Amino acid sequence: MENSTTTQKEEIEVDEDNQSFEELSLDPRLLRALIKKGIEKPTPIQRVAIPLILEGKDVVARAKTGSGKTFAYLLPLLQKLFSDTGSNNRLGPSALVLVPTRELCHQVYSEVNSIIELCRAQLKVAQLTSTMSTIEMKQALSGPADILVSTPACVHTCLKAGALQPKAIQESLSMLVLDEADLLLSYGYEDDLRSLTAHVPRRCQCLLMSATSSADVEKLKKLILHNPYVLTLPEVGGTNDELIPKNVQQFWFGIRSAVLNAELPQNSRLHMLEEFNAGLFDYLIATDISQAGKDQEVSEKKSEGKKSNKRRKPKLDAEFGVVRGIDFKNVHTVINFEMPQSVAGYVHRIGRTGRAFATGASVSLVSPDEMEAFDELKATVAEKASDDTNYIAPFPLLTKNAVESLRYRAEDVFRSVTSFAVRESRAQDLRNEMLNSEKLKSHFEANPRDLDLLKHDKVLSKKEPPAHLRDVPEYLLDPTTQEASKIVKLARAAMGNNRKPGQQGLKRKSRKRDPLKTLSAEGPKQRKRVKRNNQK
Ligand SMILES: Nc1ncnc2c1ncn2[C@@H]1O[C@H](COP(=O)(O)OP(=O)(O)OP(=O)(O)O)[C@@H](O)[C@H]1O
Repeated sequence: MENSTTTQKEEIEVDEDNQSFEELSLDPRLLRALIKKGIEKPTPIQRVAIPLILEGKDVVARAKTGSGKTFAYLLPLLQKLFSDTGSNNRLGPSALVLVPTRELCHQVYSEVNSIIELCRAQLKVAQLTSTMSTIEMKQALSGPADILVSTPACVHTCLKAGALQPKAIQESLSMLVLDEADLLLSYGYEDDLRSLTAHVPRRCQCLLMSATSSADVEKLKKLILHNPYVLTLPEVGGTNDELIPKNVQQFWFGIRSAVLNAELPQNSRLHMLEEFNAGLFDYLIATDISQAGKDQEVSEKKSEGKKSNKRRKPKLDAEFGVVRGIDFKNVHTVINFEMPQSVAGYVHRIGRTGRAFATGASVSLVSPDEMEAFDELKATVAEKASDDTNYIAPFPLLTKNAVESLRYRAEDVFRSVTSFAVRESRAQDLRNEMLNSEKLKSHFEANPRDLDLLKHDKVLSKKEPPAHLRDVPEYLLDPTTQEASKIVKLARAAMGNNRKPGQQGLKRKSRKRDPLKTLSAEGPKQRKRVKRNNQK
């Protein structure tokens, strides 16, 4: 394989596909750590970037997602710190890695920590997160830390609060990394970055890692780097212009699903439920702990001490907010992704299935730290049982194979559900809600400017679910799961729900609504029609 890499200064050819980490002159401690991590040979971006960074050059590395950019800067960064350590009485960190989100901050921090431990190196790494108090930030920085991983906003907060002195940065900082640089500006960190760069000394080596090139990356490059080497790498198996490498097979298959969010207005939630009951989608993903429930829990916990010798009031169940009084129709299975916080919550949740004479099932995913509460729940349920039936049984279909084949997809999905994505999604839902609200209609008629402002408000980046995650292709399912899914379909047919996908709600389907993207509370006329559909 031959990769050509363009740089601002010269053209570099990477033509040795089987070059080893040893040939990149990495420290033996790092080589041993990589072996322990099962990492055998460098990726193309690592082959080019590591020697340049070791030479002390400023580097802009653009390579696609998953191409190994983190080790491309982390390995040479650590190697340089191995030789620097103890050489002066630093006041601040030697290296600063800036990332756009808290999740990434934690990921990079853990990666650095794990290599340091494997190398048994005397280096201290610290992370700053927005949830820390000034005292905690000072503690994290004390020592001082050799490597600091943070978002630009947290560094700015530290500078403002005096937890980090500009002088300490000027005197100590020898490496600055902007990871996921293509996102840093779009996440609104420009001012934070500017306030930091004013203190970054000219001798500091700066690295900018990015998955795409954009005007933002160019802007950052000009703001921070000095005459850098610009590396632009094609993905393995693809050309520079291809978005997706050839070694990725892509599938899509629509799963009709909707998200029921406890923080949405009541009428939106009810509308969702009507659509679910009318058979517009097969899966409903719901939260049921309302903020009110959480607040109540916190206030109860706070006052627990005072009440210790009184009989505690029965705990108001946090799950009631969404499920009480709401009739879900034709629910075959309730999956407890997280365990409810009380027996009553459990009973109410799984009571969404098996309505009237219908049969149903519930599957609870119990993590080790929920096990104690789960045992109590099992005991309570068994106590109330009228016969010896084992009410909560181990789930026979959850074989190791079935789980393993889905693990990577699940992790992929989990990574994309960042708190930022959730926040944006909620804001988008609420905006749509206002735009479609019957109650606000007259207000908007009287105040067209308000409507105009709302319509032209910042377009939020509510992303489509990635195509490759839309469905589980058959080849990923083990035979037991495939068999089980056939049985579920047969059972549904036997229970009278033999609706074929797309058969029900054809009229509404033509509206091309994607419940994950829009959430409109519609007028009474529309609602009635849904109800009639439902009664058929
Ligand atoms: N040389 C290598 N050999 C095998 N696996 C590697 C190698 N380098 C990195 N990895 C692994 O590849 C995965 C992706 O690496 P990394 O997160 O650094 O990619 P990235 O280019 O930063 O992607 P993104 O732009 O999405 O952040 C990680 O799990 C990492 O441990």
